Amino acid sequence: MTMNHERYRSDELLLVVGEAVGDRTHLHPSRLKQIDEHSDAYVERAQSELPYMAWFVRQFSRSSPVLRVSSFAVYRFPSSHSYSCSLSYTTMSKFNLNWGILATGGIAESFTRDLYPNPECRGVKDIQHTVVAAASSSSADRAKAFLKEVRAPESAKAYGSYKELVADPNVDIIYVATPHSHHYQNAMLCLEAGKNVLCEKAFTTNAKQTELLIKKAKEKNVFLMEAVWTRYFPLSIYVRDIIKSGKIGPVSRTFADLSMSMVPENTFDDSHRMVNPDLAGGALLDLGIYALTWVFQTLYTTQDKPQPPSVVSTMRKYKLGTDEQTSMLLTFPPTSARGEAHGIATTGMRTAADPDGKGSAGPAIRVQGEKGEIQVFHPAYRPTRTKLVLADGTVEEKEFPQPGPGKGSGWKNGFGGNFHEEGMGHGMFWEADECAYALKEGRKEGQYESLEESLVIMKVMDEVRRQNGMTYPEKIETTEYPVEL
Ligand SMILES: NC(=O)C1=CN([C@@H]2O[C@H](COP(=O)(O)OP(=O)(O)OC[C@H]3O[C@@H](n4cnc5c(N)ncnc54)[C@H](OP(=O)(O)O)[C@@H]3O)[C@@H](O)[C@H]2O)C=CC1
Ligand SMILES: O=C1OC[C@@H](O)[C@H](O)[C@H]1O
Repeated sequence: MTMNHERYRSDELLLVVGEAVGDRTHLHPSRLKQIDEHSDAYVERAQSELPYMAWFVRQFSRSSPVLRVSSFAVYRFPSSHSYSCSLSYTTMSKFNLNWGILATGGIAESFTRDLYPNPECRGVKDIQHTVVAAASSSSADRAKAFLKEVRAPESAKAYGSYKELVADPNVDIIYVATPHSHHYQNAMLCLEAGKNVLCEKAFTTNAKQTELLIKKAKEKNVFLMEAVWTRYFPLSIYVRDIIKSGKIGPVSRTFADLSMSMVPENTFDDSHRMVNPDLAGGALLDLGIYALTWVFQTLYTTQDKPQPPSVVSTMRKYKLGTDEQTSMLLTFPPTSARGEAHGIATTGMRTAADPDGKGSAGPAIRVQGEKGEIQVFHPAYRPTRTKLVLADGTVEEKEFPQPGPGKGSGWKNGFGGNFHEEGMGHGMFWEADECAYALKEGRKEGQYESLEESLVIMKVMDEVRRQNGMTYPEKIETTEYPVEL
């Protein structure tokens, strides 16, 4: 906390006071009172209006959040046509989270770029992110080039091994952005070193590995979260709130699809992480997890006492034995808020949820209740549009553009070389903010997807693979640690 004393004297102040008025007329200069008949100064003391004063101070000083205003006075000097303001207030210093980035691939770049804009551009005033280090498994030079590319501070350290990164005492939390096959070994390395961890989806190759990561995080008393970024979007919060409000009635079915027509043999060589069994490739773990995310966050997360679902599934395999298309039917037991519910989660690399890229094929996600439905449009991992359709005729469309520093900022982000328009965020900062808030508040897991829920989803994916005979090599499914991959 910081104690501030400020004194302003200018014509500008009048403007600010005028702007600050709105419905808060107590601040209007016309209500300034003369404090001393013999003096030329008029004053409004406003200790009794402290919340408004705090608001005013924020507008005027653009400081970090104001905890308390202890005194505030506006003086008017008619003879000199000037105003002055004196105030004392206490601000909360921003909570800073020091990030270490483990791996330098596509998503590591998108995520780290998203740490760059000031969180205030998305209305987040009390936390900030700093990139203090990155590590590449190949070389320190690669890590250095990466840090430059993502506009990390000059002081950020570049390491040529993950072991060096986890030993850096400056790093508060590590973002693990390697292929699925490596998550267990890499996240365990971080946890063993006592680091907090945000680990990319899918958490691990199987539920047993996830279970052991959770156990280790508890043992070390550190934070652990699966980086299912979509969960932390304002859009997802809105959809979950619609469900909880009862607006669409008790929900009994969710359809969710994340399919992207990539024609794998034309797009990926056999070593690519999307198809390669050695890197735990396939549609299910990479894309299907988003379809499952929508099924779960609408039928499971929203319930007071959710029960794990049962699942039946079918899978079409790619020539390398990984899945290129998977369809899952989940049955969720009744809860206090609704009866049995069904989730239909589909994923694939040869069909598209949004073939023309304009949404003409309709929503990718439909959450259906007795009174109507809430729809979410493709892509399931980064949706920006919803539509509420009720039986009473209500149709409400909403847009959720990802905020950022805006046009003219010279900053861009995106994924896989596809950049959004200048100044628009990718949206990975929401999960980063969640990590900061969790650590600030002493929480050890994310609030919109508990570790227990991540584990249930991993168990569903295990079962789907079991039903369809899809296995990965033992060296990446093992729970042994450490294993050199
Ligand atoms: N949230 C999202 O929107 C997205 C999430 N993801 C997830 O992020 C993870 C990584 O995906 P993505 O960034 O696309 O993958 P990339 O292949 O682009 O990057 C993976 C990085 O991991 C490191 N790595 C370490 N060992 C290996 C290895 N044996 N083979 C390949 N790479 C290795 C490399 O960095 P280095 O050697 O420099 O350390 C490499 O650049 C996956 O879990 C994926 O599901 C992916 C895309 C989008
Ligand atoms: O998480 C993801 O979202 C975007 C996809 O293109 C990518 O393959 C996947 O990993």
